[in-house]
Amino acid sequence: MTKEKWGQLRQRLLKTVGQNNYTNWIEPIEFRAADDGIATFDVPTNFLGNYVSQNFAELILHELKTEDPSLRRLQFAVPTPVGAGADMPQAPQPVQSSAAMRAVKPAANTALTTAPLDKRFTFDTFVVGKPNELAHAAARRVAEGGPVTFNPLFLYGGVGLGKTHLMHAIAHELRARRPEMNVLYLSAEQFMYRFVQALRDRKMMDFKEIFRSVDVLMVDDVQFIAGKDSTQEEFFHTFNALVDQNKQIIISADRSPSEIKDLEDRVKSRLQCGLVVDLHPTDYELRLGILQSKVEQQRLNYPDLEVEAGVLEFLAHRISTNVRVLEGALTRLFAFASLVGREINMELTQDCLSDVLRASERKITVEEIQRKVSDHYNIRLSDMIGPKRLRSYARPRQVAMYLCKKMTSRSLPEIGRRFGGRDHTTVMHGVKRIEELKTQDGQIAEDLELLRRALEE
Ligand SMILES: Nc1ncnc2c1ncn2[C@@H]1O[C@H](COP(=O)(O)OP(=O)(O)OP(=O)(O)O)[C@@H](O)[C@H]1O
Repeated sequence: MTKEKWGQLRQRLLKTVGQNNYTNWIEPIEFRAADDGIATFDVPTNFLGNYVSQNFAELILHELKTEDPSLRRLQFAVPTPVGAGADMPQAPQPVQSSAAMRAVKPAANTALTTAPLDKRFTFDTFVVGKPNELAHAAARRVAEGGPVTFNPLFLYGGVGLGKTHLMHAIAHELRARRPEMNVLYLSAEQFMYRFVQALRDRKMMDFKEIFRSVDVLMVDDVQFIAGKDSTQEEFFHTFNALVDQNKQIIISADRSPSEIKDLEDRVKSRLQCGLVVDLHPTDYELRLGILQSKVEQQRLNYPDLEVEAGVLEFLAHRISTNVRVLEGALTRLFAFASLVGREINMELTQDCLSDVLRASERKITVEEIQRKVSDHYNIRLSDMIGPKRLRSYARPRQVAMYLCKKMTSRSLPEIGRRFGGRDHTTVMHGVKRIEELKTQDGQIAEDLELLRRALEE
């Protein structure tokens, strides 16, 4: 094994683990040497080393074995400064110059290291449209680092809609504007991991002190701690201590606080007491704007490639699932076009992206329908799914059941289960009722049409 070989192998890992994991965890580690069946990697912090070892070691070993089958195990070590210890097998490797690495503070301060930030995720590269304008404005406001006005800022939305991008953008901006501020960004999973590590190492006092000493705490994907009682408890205390000191907290999740199951009520209510903003699913215009901006970025790598008129519009129309898929499709298109030496036109797009286009054929989910219908009738999702029989909840519920039956391939019992465990006969009755009303009640017919169009967008 050589460093060059590792450089090639990790490109293969990029495909397996995805860009985010790659940037956060694989890129910062550096192959040092292989000896006696053990491959050693330099890592910037113990935390990162432990994380990679627990989550990616098998995958990495698998790739390394294709090059050197005698390898049996991996080890991760934080390099000591030159001359600092006789037991290190080699002098330390120079620290990589990627932005992800620069984001990591020195190993001595392990406990306070922030998770690596993606240098591409800035406000400049974030395209704003109607679905995300409020979230963007709120993120901008907290990124100014001025007096805390809403605490916490809670950003939520479906997969790949830009939550992490906005969180990183806030952290980048705060670093630039207020370098004296102690900004800690990490995922809820990392919070739990550090908490468990502190318990194991009997360093709870250090843990508490560190988390209480930050100026801005940013926790991504907080839904992860649902159902994890001790982590929630600790998170709750950390949260309260920071709010009491008037320190800014920014949280993201894939759903609103009230919709996160197995989250204690006191945590839920704490999370709701600041500003809760929703990143809505993208609309056509936003997708087109994002594609145009990403094409500009691709041009840096492929200055000679042109995109024929109509291709971006086609992609924005056809790939409406999430921005990550859209971005991946574009990257692939550019790489493919440059490899085969063709221009990016409709024909090449169809050839190169046939699988993505097939997979993106609009699959509407029960959750999407429930969310759209509850928004439309201005009721809470939990009331629509819950047991209340009031007409103001029951009618939207029936509308949603009807749409689920017509627009998804779910069976009646499955739909019943998603509506608070109702029986399939209840769903059948609801669907029938709406079918009748559709012909008698103009308002219902109009609502159905509006909702159908919004869902198909
Ligand atoms: N408005 C936008 N402008 C530019 N890029 C965007 C926008 N929204 C999302 N993206 C891009 O889409 C990709 C996915 O975004 P991100 O990782 O922030 O999603 P997420 O909401 O955190 O998703 P997940 O729930 O999977 O963690 C990123 O590469 C991000 O840069």
